[in-house]
Amino acid sequence: MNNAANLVAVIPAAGVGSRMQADCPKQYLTIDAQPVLWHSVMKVLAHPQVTRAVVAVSATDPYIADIQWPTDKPVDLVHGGKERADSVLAGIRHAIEQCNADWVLVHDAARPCLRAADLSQLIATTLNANQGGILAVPVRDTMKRATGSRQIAQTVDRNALWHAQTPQMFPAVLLADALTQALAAGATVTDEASAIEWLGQQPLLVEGHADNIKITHPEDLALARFYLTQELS
Ligand SMILES: Nc1ccn([C@@H]2O[C@H](COP(=O)(O)OP(=O)(O)OP(=O)(O)O)[C@@H](O)[C@H]2O)c(=O)n1
Ligand SMILES: C[C@](O)(CO)[C@H](O)COP(=O)(O)O
Repeated sequence: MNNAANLVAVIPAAGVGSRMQADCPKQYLTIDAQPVLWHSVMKVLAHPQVTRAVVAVSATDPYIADIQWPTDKPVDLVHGGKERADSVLAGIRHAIEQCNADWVLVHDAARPCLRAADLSQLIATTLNANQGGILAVPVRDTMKRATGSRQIAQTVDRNALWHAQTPQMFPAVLLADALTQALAAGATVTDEASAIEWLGQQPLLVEGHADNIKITHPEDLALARFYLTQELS
């Protein structure tokens, strides 16, 4: 049991949100008069075992300074990088070197609908197992692999397929080393677990809920607003 672990949240928030087609990066679009980023940060800081947050923002971000954080927990800022993985690694290095983090909980700024119960389940499961893991949901649709001309090449067995979400939680130094090595090797790293898998390890899957959406396309904002009004626990 690692309940004394120093667990630090790392929030990648340095993206431009190109798929959202909005007039500002999607993490700064507002829900209930607060930025999407604000909701995501406050959701993870609400857990008593999360000691602080490290938010990775663009070096030219003109918005972050205006955000007020209604918490006694520190919210540190670092500069993100070209890709999401670069931003995450910058945050983890700060969490280790400046915050003495033992574990890091990486959560997309674009996922404001995280349920408190799912966050608690992820933290408890990974600390009890002393093994990293991710929130995920099983695939519910029939899955198709496409040809280059958008025709169906084949149906893919969905029985073992899951949608990876965030938070993704790992020992801090392990994840920093995995990301550093995987990126240096030119591996494709679209989430933290894929860097750990690159090392040959098999992170835990902790079942969450499909409403923990990543705001990505224009239609996602209205859905996120709806979910947040439901006050899902
Ligand atoms: N260089 C980057 C790219 C993305 N992110 C963050 O990673 C999360 C998930 O990435 P994604 O949904 O792809 O965000 P964007 O890259 O901004 O979106 P797009 O691909 O549509 O531009 C977001 O909170 C985003 O701000 C980041 O911190 N640094
Ligand atoms: C980390 C993630 O949210 C897990 O599904 C996803 O990989 C992020 O992908 P993106 O293209 O950077 O949004």
